[in-house]
Amino acid sequence: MAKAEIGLVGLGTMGSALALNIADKGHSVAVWNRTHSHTEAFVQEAGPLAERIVPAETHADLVAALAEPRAIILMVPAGAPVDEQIAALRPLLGPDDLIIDAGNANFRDTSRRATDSGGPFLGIGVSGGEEGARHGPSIMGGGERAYWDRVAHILKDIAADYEGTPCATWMGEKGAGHFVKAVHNGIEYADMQMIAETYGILRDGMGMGYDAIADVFAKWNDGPLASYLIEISAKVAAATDARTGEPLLTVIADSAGQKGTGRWTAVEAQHLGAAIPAIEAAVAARNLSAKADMRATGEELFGAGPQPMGPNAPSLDSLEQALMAGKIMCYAQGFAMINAASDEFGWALPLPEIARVWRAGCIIRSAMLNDMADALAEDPARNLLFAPFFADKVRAAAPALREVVIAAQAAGIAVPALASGLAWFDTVRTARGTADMIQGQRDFFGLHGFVRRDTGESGQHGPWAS
Ligand SMILES: NC(=O)C1=CN([C@@H]2O[C@H](COP(=O)(O)OP(=O)(O)OC[C@H]3O[C@@H](n4cnc5c(N)ncnc54)[C@H](OP(=O)(O)O)[C@@H]3O)[C@@H](O)[C@H]2O)C=CC1
Ligand SMILES: O=C(CO)[C@H](O)[C@H](O)COP(=O)(O)O
Repeated sequence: MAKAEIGLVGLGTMGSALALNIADKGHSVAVWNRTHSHTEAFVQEAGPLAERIVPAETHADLVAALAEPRAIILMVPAGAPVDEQIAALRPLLGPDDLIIDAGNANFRDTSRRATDSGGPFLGIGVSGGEEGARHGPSIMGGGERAYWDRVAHILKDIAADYEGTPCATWMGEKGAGHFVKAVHNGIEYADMQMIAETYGILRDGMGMGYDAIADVFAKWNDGPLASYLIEISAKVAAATDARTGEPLLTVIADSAGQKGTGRWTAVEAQHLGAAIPAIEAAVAARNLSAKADMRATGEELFGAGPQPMGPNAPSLDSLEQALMAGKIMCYAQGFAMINAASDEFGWALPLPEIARVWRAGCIIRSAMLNDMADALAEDPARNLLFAPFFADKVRAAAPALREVVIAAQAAGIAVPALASGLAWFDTVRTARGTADMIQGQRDFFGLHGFVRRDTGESGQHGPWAS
């Protein structure tokens, strides 16, 4: 066999699906995995695609199997495994050979590796889970443009297709691709949390059964909420546990896992001074969900939170509208954070292109993204909420969001992401806020000074200053 066009390290869920996708699109790929028996099993199960897959037992075998200049994709867990693979491969590679970290990495690590990993390096965010990786993910590239151009033909071949446009875009230098992927995941967290909160209202507040809840989500997926996450939520609610015959959701422990991308986004938002409260609420909700013992003790001490909503239950239409408003807010906060990072890091991140690259293949793909791309193309710096199309939508849906949040809170049903979305909305439409009190307090205890509203003078003090 001729030398392979590209290499891939890490044949787990994502790496094996990506390798099959690459081979399926007619490209030859050499693969290496830490546990070699997994490589052997992978090739055996690849069927006819195996003719374009070269298994490698050692790093040296992998490098020898590749055409020069080489390009090797890493699909291993973030952090030390990525550095270890770079350290193992670099001495075997030539100065032009490219390493591409396609896992979820902290963009600060990617920026560091772009300069100190000993050779050409790209960090690309890949979204779409196993199915996306196998048949067409959304790809957010970062690093030197020339390195991206070297592999873009393969990445565009394997990416999702949105009406003839491949969902694979170069975002900018260094960690730009992984930054955009992290914010994508932050939006994913917030959207998932809002859907879970709505499920809680349907289940605990309105006493609906799982099949009925599945039908509600399935119906919503035919309307403005149409999105991958609503679609799969209907399927999750409808699923049956093979062992007990009960609805699957009754046997899944209510403690959410997380691998770190949502947390990275929340931490980075603090560095940037970007307000992403719905995403932060979703990260906090996952943290609290994992504290099952604490929640059980709390229920014993204070009584169960959720109560039936009775006649105060919102209509299904109100819930749909509330979720739609919330979803717009998740994206609006995420795009605003991307915009802030673009300025801070000098990236010129292409906001309309980011909305376009998310239209297919990725976990947050949604019918709304096309309109978001249009709104961001009109004015990338304007918050999405203020784009006329979305302002009209939120103006119409905000009363439903308020009704739902009030009804949920009255019934003791925690809706932290929906409530934070509403609070964010109320905050950004309040020209005269309450931070005058904070400035007064800061000046009182620390002589920090304040700005006078009437004259614009800064460095002013209250009567406590002598
Ligand atoms: N699952 C998903 O939906 C998505 C995951 N990602 C990202 O893709 C990357 C891979 O995730 P995923 O495929 O789900 O993970 P898996 O756990 O399914 O697979 C992990 C892979 O990495 C290898 N690996 C683990 N630790 C090391 C190490 N220290 N050194 C070398 N190889 C190692 C494993 O090899 P071995 O067989 O020997 O254990 C395996 O091939 C992660 O960065 C993840 O965040 C990105 C988008 C979506
Ligand atoms: O990147 C992804 C989806 O876009 C991965 O599935 C990621 O693992 C999701 O994050 P978490 O594990 O924290 O829920």
